[in-house]
Amino acid sequence: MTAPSQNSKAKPNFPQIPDDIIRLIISYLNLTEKCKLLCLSKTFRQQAIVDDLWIPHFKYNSRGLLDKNYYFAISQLEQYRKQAARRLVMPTKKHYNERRVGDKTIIAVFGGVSCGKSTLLTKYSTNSMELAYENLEEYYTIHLKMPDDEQVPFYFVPGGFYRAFNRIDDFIDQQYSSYVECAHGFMLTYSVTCSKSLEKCKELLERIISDRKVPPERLPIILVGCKSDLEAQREVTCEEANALAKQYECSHIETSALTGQNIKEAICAIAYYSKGFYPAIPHTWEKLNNGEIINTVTEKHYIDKKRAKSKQHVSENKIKKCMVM
Ligand SMILES: Nc1nc2c(ncn2[C@@H]2O[C@H](COP(=O)(O)OP(=O)(O)OP(=O)(O)O)[C@@H](O)[C@H]2O)c(=O)[nH]1
Repeated sequence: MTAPSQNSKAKPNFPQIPDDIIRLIISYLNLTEKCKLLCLSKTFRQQAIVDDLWIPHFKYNSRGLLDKNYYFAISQLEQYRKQAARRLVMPTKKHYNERRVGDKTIIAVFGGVSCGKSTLLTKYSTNSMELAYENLEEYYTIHLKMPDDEQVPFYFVPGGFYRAFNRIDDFIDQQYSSYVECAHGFMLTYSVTCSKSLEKCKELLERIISDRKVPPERLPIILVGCKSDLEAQREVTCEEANALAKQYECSHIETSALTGQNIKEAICAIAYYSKGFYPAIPHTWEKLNNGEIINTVTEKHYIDKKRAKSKQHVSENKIKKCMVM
């Protein structure tokens, strides 16, 4: 075996450890340690989805139900996941001022239960709808090229209204208040098949705007309708969501992780907005009401807000009303 070089101060590269060795290491851990490890990295999570590693801990009771260890593990996982997520965004004064963690920018992805947050991010990251380990992602790191050619890493942090959190106050106060304080931009998701999920977005919009104490047009927020392929089950029309977006002066876009429709556009739109880039060609609400829709958004369609101002490309008023469809 070759000795590590002087330069090998880099972090250990887990993917280089053979899978069976990782599984062997995991098999020696007790239940709590396994849960903790799973929350550390996606590599461990992928390796840990093997029944043999867990069966020794769980037994069926006389009524055929899984014993309390199972529920213990579930609650542990949830707890560690939240802790990991909190560590990620817990703001220091500097972070708070810059709305950044390290050199990565946080986009909070909020929405009702099962409205499609994780699938949207997974689809963008892997071009697949399969979640690697369902509901265990703390964040998705996405590197994007900005319209000015700068490469920017973004943290997309999905946060749902978990079953235990019925009220928006519980959700914000107990779980994700640091995201609201810290996030550079917000992606508020709803499912077109669930009108309640749009109501949740409205609650969130009000809460975020009041907590951040800035006018809505200065907060990068995009309202994202998920599952647009499920036309037969549609409960929310595009016009309804447009109206809500217009009321709060944010953008709105409908997406489908199944067909891939507008996934890239939604990700890019909020990433660009959060860095101060707006669509170069203003598409006002009025134009959209006349049925004019942009289908593609590439970095070429965006320009720096300052440049837009100086070249009088877009009036401030129009920027406020810009919308991507
Ligand atoms: N047909 C269709 N199904 C989708 C789409 N997006 C998500 N789904 C399905 O909707 C279900 C919920 O998706 P998730 O991505 O887990 O939703 P979530 O909002 O992250 O869920 P929680 O984190 O549990 O709140 C899954 O079964 C997905 O396969 C979509 O665009 N089209």
